[in-house]
Amino acid sequence: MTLTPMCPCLLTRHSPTGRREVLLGRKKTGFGTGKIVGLGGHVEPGETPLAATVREVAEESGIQVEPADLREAAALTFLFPAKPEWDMQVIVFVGDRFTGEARECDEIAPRWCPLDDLPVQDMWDDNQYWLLQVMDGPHLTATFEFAADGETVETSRIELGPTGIGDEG
Ligand SMILES: COc1nc(N)nc2c1ncn2[C@H]1C[C@H](O)[C@@H](COP(=O)(O)OP(=O)(O)OP(=O)(O)O)O1
Repeated sequence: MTLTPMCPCLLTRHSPTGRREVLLGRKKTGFGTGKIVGLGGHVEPGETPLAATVREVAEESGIQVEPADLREAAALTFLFPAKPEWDMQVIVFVGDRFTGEARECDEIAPRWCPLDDLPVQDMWDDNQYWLLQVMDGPHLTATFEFAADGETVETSRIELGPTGIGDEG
């Protein structure tokens, strides 16, 4: 099994009204076009997931973040039995210290989304199982297997995380 290494990043801030927001973005090209995803992308050969995250956030949004200001929040495996070439190993980083204002690029249109009103209809199905949990919770390790449609999570296994070992969904 070959897993493509990916590194989504979830930066958070508080809006002027005190609402907590996470920086996501609408994919404009390529895999998952139209979906709202975390900023990030492929980990290049020889690159650490942390270095890849810092690079991708800067490339996609112009935001600068220091490696020391990011925390690894989750290690997720996404499996697509009907499309194994989509299988990926995803290391999620979170942080709330950064500089700069998010700006759009060719690949993605960043947007701040309230954590209590996420655009779930436009996000990958797996997000409902882990995104909010990892914002402040302990590190999560999980595997999600997608149905033949390549869209719907068929099984989710939280292997290590706040709810303990072997939590099947
Ligand atoms: C398959 O399910 C996914 N779920 C979630 N939650 N997030 C995903 C999924 N697939 C991709 N992502 C994230 C990972 C990245 O942060 C973005 C973009 O991923 P993509 O595969 O489109 O990567 P590229 O933008 O093509 O990568 P490069 O910038 O390196 O070209 O979505």
